[in-house]
Amino acid sequence: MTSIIRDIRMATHITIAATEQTRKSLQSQFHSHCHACGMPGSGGLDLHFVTDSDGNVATDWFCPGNCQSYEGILHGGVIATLLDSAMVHALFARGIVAHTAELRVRYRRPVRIENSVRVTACTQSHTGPLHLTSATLIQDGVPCATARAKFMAVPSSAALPEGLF
Ligand SMILES: CCCCCCCCCC(=O)SCCNC(=O)CCNC(=O)[C@H](O)C(C)(C)COP(=O)(O)OP(=O)(O)OC[C@H]1O[C@@H](n2cnc3c(N)ncnc32)[C@H](O)[C@@H]1OP(=O)(O)O
Repeated sequence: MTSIIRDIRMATHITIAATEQTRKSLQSQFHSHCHACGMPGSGGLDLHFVTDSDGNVATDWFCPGNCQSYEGILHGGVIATLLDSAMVHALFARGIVAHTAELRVRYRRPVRIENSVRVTACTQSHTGPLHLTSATLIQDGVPCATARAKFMAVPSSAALPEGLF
C-alpha cells in the first residue's frame, strides 16, 4: 500500500499544460466505454468535449425527453453526471486520470428538456493527489447548475493492483 501512495503522489507532480491531444489520448485509454462520453450507440449520453486554449473543456448537449424528472425538466442525476464528466475531462486535458471523491452540485434553475445546454469545466488547484475542480451548466445564457468536486489521482490503471477499483 505504501508504494501505491508513493506512486499516486508522484503522478501529481506530472504537471503539464492542458491540451486537446492529451484529453483525447486519455479518453481513448481510460474512458472508451464510459456511460457519459463513450462510443456512440452505447446507450449513453454521447458527450463530446473539447479543450480550449486556456485549458478549459466544454461540450454542447441536447437534453433528450427520456432524461426528464418532473414534467419538462432535466433529471438532477443527469445534471450531476454532465458536470462530473466535464471535470473528468478537464483533468484528462492536463494528463491526470482521477476518480471522483466528492461532488457538490448546486441546482440553481430548472433545465428544460428538448433544449441544448453548454457544460464547461476547469481545474482549480491540487493538494498532493487530491484535485479541486469546478463546472457550470448553462442554458440560454443562464447558469442553471454549478459544481465543485474533489478528484483523487491514480498513477495508471496498469500500476494498480487488482481489487483497488
Ligand atoms: C413522481 C415525481 C417523480 C419526480 C422525479 C424526481 C427526480 C429527482 C429530482 C430532480 O431531479 S428535480 C430536477 C433537478 N433540480 C432542479 O431542476 C432544481 C433547480 N433549482 C431551482 O428550481 C431552484 O433553485 C430551487 C427550487 C432549488 C430554489 O429556488 P427558490 O427560488 O425557491 O430559492 P432561491 O434560489 O430564491 O433561494 C431561497 C433561499 O434558499 C437558499 N438556498 C437555495 N438553494 C440552497 C442550497 N443548495 N443550499 C443552501 N441554501 C440554499 C437560498 O440561499 C435562499 O436563502 P435566503 O432566503 O436566506 O436568501
